[in-house]
Amino acid sequence: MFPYELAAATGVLIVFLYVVKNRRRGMLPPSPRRCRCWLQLRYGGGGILYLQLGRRRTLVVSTAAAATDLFRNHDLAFASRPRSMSAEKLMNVSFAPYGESWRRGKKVAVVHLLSPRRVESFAPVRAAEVARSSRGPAAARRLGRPWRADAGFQPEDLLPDVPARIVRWATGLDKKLDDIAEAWDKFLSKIVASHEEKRANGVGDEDEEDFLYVLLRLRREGADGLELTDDRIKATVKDMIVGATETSSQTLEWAMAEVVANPRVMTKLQDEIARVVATADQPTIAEAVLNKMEYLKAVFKEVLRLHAPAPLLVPHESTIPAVVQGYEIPAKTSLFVNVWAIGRDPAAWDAPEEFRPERFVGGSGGGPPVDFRGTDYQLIPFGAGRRICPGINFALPILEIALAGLLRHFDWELPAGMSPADLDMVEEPGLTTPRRVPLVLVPECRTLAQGQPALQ
Ligand code: HEM
Repeated sequence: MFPYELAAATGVLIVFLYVVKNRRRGMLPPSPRRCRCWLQLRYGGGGILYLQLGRRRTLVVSTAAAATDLFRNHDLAFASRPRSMSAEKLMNVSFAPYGESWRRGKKVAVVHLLSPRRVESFAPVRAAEVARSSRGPAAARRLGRPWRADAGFQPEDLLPDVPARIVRWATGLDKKLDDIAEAWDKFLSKIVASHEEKRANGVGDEDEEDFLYVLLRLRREGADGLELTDDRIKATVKDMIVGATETSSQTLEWAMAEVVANPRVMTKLQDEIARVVATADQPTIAEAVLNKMEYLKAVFKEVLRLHAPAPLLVPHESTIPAVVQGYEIPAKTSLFVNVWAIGRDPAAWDAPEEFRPERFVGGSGGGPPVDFRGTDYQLIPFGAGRRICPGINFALPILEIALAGLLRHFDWELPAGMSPADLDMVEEPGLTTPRRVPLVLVPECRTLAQGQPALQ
């Protein structure tokens, strides 16, 4: 070939590769040039953005319309989780990739541990805990701040395997994770052993079983192919503890903050509680009456709209290519669903920045009110689709009975000299949303209807 022919062929090849590369790039969603805060990554083309985070292709969905397309049409494609060493060492169902092992683990959680019947059987435990916490004004004075578990990527997860291993080793992260895993293992092994011993002595009948008794019984009965090894049982219990604690405590803390920031809401809630809990001599509220507290339920929807504890859900990952909002998303793309932004999407909500539980009372246009169980995609603090949180029925009665108990027995005020306008309502930046400034409130004991003090 003559040199000029070679040059021409090379030129054509370069132009061809350039066009192909840019055509492919053009099919991906837009990417921001700079990104200061994840939660503010809101509205790209069609409500989706594309980021290259180290080796990870990452999609961020941040409008209700894009979330609807995603969960209605591509739930299966995005039902897996990206690999994360820390998650692998510490978790079971929550961070497992999509597949048989995850399916079995989730079945145990949904069918055996968190079914409505099982949750109902824990009612006496909830009542005792609420009574105990209401009696401790000291504890009520300062709503505590739980430990944090970042449910996302660690920086080294964004690196290829070998450098990631070196970083984990050099920063001591590997050792730290191993130490945490070992501490969990010791703690859980002890509890498993003591449960097995008590069971051997005939303690724990089926109606009073806690999670661990249920799992040990399923193992004895050889429940359908669940393969409940010791490790699996411990990992499942760990999943329940980690899934339930920080999410619930953060939601309760934000609920108290919003109620105190909006005294009108506190009065309305206290009126509802007084109306529904007619017998003032009952120290605790019976769970059966919670269903009559429509405003209380609306308050939690509004709290979770504005302060979902996992504002980007838990990262998902695609296993096959998918076309979302007209963009081609390759397999092995990580997905963050920005529920923080979706809860504030002006196309889905009137006055989205206002705390207004009334928006959930009755349905607009006569339809049922928007719910958060994974079918109304403008409100998905528990996620949606295959990966939806299995703990909704477990979390709600705890939250509702705790808030109702705290407001029934106390009026809550800000420390002297502070007004609601001074309350800092900003989240700490990160992948969970604790308050940037911990909440400090002053409880004032209330007098119930028949004149006796709420708590002796
Ligand atoms: C206010 C309370 C709670 C909130 C807001 C919440 C939220 C979430 C979210 C956002 C996810 C990830 C969904 C996704 O990936 O798309 C999740 C998953 C999960 N949650 Fe919850 N959660 C709460 C309480 C609980 C409780 C009480 C339990 C158990 C007792 C629990 C157990 C789990 C488990 C096991 C998963 C993993 C599901 C899977 O990967 O398939 N959660 N939760």
